[in-house]
Amino acid sequence: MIENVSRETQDRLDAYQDLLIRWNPRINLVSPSTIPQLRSRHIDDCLQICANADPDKGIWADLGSGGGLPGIVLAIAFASRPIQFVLLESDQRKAAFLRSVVRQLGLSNTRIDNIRIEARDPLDAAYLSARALAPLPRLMPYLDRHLAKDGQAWLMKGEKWQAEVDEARQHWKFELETIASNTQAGAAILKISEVSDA
Ligand SMILES: C[S@@+](CC[C@H](N)C(=O)[O-])C[C@H]1O[C@@H](n2cnc3c(N)ncnc32)[C@H](O)[C@@H]1O
Repeated sequence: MIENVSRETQDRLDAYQDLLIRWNPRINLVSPSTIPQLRSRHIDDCLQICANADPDKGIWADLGSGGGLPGIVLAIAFASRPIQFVLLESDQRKAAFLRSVVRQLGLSNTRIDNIRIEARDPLDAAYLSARALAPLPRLMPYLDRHLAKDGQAWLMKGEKWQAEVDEARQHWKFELETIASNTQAGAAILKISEVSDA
């Protein structure tokens, strides 16, 4: 977790949480059964990336952002850094929610692109993230398309991550570091770089 978050960061995380709760019955941004544990299950889960990543400049692309996890959480946590967040989300209603969050929280570092990941011009992103989007073998072409040559991807994976890595390695070469999740037993954050065809 990031420690000693500023008052502004804490206020924005609280405001984001309130907006998720308000919009969720209409759009199903997160599973309704997880709403009582929104902070620990979703927001603290995403904040784990902040304890490990140290972004300095460039674009941070969040793929399949849905309700903004982890894209909005990272944009709040790294608001004082010169990073531009680009959140790709194909669902119109979710993109409308994300735009409303950006506006209401005053996140001038964040842009919402309502487009499919495959259709977006390559972003050449220095950093990339995805959570609950697809198994790693299906994410690899997205990394190939949008991650800069020297970029880092931060992928939040469930307990089957090792099998996904083994399968992805049949077609792709990449450097991998794993960080065990503090919020979900067996889950991990995969830090992937130097992606190329196997
Ligand atoms: C299961 S949700 C996960 C959302 C969020 N990352 C989270 O952890 O709660 C996957 C999201 O990705 C979006 N999505 C799926 N395929 C996509 C694609 N090819 N391009 C853009 N968005 C996509 C869906 O609309 C959905 O909002």
